[in-house]
Amino acid sequence: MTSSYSELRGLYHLRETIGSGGFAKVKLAYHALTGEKVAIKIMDKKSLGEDLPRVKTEIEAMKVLCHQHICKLFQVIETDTKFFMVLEYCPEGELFDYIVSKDRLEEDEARIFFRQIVSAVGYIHSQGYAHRDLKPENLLLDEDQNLKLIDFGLCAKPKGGMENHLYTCCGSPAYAAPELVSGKEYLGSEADLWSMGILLYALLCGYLPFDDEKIPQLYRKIQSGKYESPTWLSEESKDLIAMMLKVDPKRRITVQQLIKHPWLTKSFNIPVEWQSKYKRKVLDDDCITELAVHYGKTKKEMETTVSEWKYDYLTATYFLLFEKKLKGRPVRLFQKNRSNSHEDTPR
Ligand SMILES: Cn1cc(Br)cc1C(=O)Nc1[nH]nc2c1CN(C(=O)N[C@H](CN1CCCC1)c1ccccc1)C21CC1
Repeated sequence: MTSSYSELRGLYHLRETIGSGGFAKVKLAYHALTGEKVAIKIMDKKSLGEDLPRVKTEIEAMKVLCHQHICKLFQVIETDTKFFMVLEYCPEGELFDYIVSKDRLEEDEARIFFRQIVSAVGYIHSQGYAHRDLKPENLLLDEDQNLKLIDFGLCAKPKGGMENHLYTCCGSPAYAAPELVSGKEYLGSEADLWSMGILLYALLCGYLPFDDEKIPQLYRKIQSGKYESPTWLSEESKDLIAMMLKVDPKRRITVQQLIKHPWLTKSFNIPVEWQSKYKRKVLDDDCITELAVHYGKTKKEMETTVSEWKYDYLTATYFLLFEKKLKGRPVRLFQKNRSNSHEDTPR
């Protein structure tokens, strides 16, 4: 029985639940005006309890972070009992399941994915954030097999910039940096680099470098920094992993050095770019025109309203119309009172 949320009626057509975690569930839905698929993350405030601030952290971070390898936030709806986050739908699921299905990835495929991860993390750090929960379960595949980073509930924006230390021990143990599991103060960027080293190892090997069902033993292995390198790893990949899994965070490779490492540039011959391909300052003229016609406003009025980026239904409609354009679909909204089974007749 699909529970009907009155806040979404007429705006989104809800479909099945595609994910459920502790205090949240994710449902597939269709955005009514564009017909585009979205994923709506629904969180109940009561069951969130003391985790409520994490949701606010995630919402604020995802409003700022706009990048081709970060799952896009389209709209936020808050009621007195619930949060709804309308997010980009990734139809191919988690990278975790993809690795498991292939046992482990060949270097060429791992390189394509890892360059996208480095691009997303380099961008996040450039915006003053650290993700702090990087793992294959938090990387989704879109319909073009591109990666999208999700779950910013544990991310941090250190006050006064990325040079300031963090203290909260968080994230998934197997991906957590030694300084983090030792309870020392740490830099978010250095901890993210370690997690990316674990991620690269998981991509190339299909299992984790440090693993133990007992947490204290797992922590000791992480702090020792000793792990096996299977025979199939190339010298360059072993070298890169070793530079990312340095126990001493000051000796660990930085993201600036990482984007130029030979293993990453091999066959691409260009460093990883982490600049965002989205320009929020520049509004797309076709989308603004279609919105202005639909809402009976002038283009100028429409540009002014869209530029407020309120993450309301208009923000979602603009972003989704733009996504339609990027996918080569008609930049058209469904008319309110006409059946849309056929393509819209040109006005
Ligand atoms: C699993 N799956 C299989 C197919 Br096919 C599509 C999907 C799928 O989930 N697609 C998808 N698109 N967009 C999203 C998702 C899942 N998803 C998620 O945000 N998924 C996360 C998954 N986390 C990873 C570790 C713990 C939970 C989630 C968070 C809270 C509750 C449930 C799920 C979003 C909204 C961003």
